[in-house]
Amino acid sequence: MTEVLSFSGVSLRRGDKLLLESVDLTVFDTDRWVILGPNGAGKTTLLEIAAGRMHPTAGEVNILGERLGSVDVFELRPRIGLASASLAARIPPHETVRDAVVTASYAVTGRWNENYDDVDESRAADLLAAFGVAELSERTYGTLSDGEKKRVQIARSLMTDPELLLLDEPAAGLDLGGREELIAALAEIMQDKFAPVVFMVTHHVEEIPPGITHALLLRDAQIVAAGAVNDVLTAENLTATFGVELTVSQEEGRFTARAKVN
Ligand SMILES: Nc1ncnc2c1ncn2[C@@H]1O[C@H](COP(=O)(O)OP(=O)(O)OP(=O)(O)O)[C@@H](O)[C@H]1O
Repeated sequence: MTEVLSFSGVSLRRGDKLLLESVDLTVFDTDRWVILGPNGAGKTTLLEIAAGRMHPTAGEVNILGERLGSVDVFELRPRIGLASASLAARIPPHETVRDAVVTASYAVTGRWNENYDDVDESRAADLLAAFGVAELSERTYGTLSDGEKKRVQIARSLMTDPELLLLDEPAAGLDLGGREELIAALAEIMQDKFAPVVFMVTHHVEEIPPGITHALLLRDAQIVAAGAVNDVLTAENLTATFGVELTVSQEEGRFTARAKVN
């Protein structure tokens, strides 16, 4: 097993507010993680640090064997696939879907004068096909539905064949059919032994794809529990994380949680 990501005593402060507090975490190359927690818990902050896009105010972060703070993040970024709302917001609405994906080769949003090889163009086409949106290649990104945009964002995040794949709420805004198709696509990625290490944020246990091996629960900037998914996703831990008494069940690798009825 090789260490892919490690956080040691990581805190991030903005003014008086602690966005993350003393987070310790080690992720190995065989792991697929899900991060759950209520609104404002610090999930996106954790992901942005893992992407090398935010720096902690205390502690040490190692990403793909490089120490954050002493590595050139522009060299690191192509090794990391990221799909998040903040990155999606930077894709120009007039950009074609094909260009929205292929520009990930240079870790840019908005095609300018870069030269892309045929191999880049064909990888972008293959990824769009894999996520069922090949027929949208020539459409402008701004004209897509939320679900179509999500698929394009995930195709983009895989463009550089990353070693680490970070997904922030990939199923948010999708209808039930779209959510289930996305979960199936993610489950397929995770079962591939050449797949990148996945680190995904979600609000709902129902959105956890089969194949996730580890879970991290975050509340008020701190870890409530982290470790093997079946040990962490218990009614007790989820209740402590969300502040509502919950029951949890699991069937065929999928989780369901709901409020406990007394
Ligand atoms: N620059 C900032 N200054 C002060 N507070 C901030 C700043 N940026 C984020 N926060 C706060 O830090 C907390 C953690 O934010 P973060 O986006 O990481 O949470 P999250 O768990 O992803 O939430 P959500 O589920 O709502 O997306 C939130 O309360 C947010 O308002």
